[in-house]
Amino acid sequence: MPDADRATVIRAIEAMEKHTATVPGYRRAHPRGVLFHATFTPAPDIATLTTAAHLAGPPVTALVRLSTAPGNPHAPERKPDGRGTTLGLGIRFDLPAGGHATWAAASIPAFPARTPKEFIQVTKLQNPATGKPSPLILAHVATHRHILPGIRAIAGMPVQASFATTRYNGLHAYFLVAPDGTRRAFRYSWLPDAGEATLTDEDQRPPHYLIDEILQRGPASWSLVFTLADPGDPTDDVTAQWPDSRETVTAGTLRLGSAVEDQAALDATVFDPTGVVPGIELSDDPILHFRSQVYGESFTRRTREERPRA
Ligand code: HEM
Repeated sequence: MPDADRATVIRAIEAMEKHTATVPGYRRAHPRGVLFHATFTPAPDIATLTTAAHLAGPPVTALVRLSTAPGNPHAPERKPDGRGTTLGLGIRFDLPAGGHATWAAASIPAFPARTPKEFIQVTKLQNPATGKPSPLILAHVATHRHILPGIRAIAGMPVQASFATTRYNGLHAYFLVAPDGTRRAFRYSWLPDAGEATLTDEDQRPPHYLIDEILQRGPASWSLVFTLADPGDPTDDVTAQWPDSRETVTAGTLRLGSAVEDQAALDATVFDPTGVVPGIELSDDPILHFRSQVYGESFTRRTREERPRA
């Protein structure tokens, strides 16, 4: 999969900066977040599907960053229209022999762009003042029907009760590589062991409650679930959902530990969704590869900038 050219990466970052109310010194998406120590315990049988060192052996430690997606880190967690915001779970697994594997998943079931060009188009249709798409999105969707599930998911996002009762989806296809070399396409999700829970209009919360809630909550855990593709299921299109009937396997359990003491350390970490290791391979999804490039540019910019004084 060839990388997108640098001009396209810059156009995407600049569209995010201009249209999603980003703030210097912060991530260009998911800028508000909290970092935890965590442990991932693989399910015993998963070693038959993949040789990945963090999935196929004993438990490993990890860092988990829970985040809210709006470009402005000060945006309220319940939007003015009463809807919720997209939440994220970034993870950096510690590999037994040293080094890391990274992934980042979000609370949406579908993404609203199939290519970098479509991502830039959709981003430019956002109104930074309201955080909502402009009415022109309707015309755009009419000619790009495949992005409708992603647009609907983001616009209709329920208000989550807690990071710990939210499901996060990796969305892209990857391949599991088994000990005998067999490859099988899959997508992953983090399913909350506490079940999913959302708030109603009557449930009052301050503008920012999610980080305080998870810090005070005590144990939180998710099951890592792989959805296995059938032959012919698209693996290069993040907007295309696979039928609900596809086989699923539980790959393990992620348990949050204590919050990381020096939260500033999280600024040095990039949860690159292409950070896989042997035993997992990347698909040809152009958005997956583009994310890696854009995250790198976001990192370069945010670590050079001063944050405005509060
Ligand atoms: C073209 C598509 C996308 C672009 C351009 C994009 C862009 C970005 C950028 C610039 C960041 C900040 C990176 C940093 O400064 O470290 C970010 C963070 C994040 N994105 Fe995306 N993103 C895209 C698609 C997605 C998708 C499909 C998902 C979910 C499957 C996702 C989930 C996340 C999460 C969870 C974070 C926060 C990671 C962390 O905690 O550091 N993004 N995104």
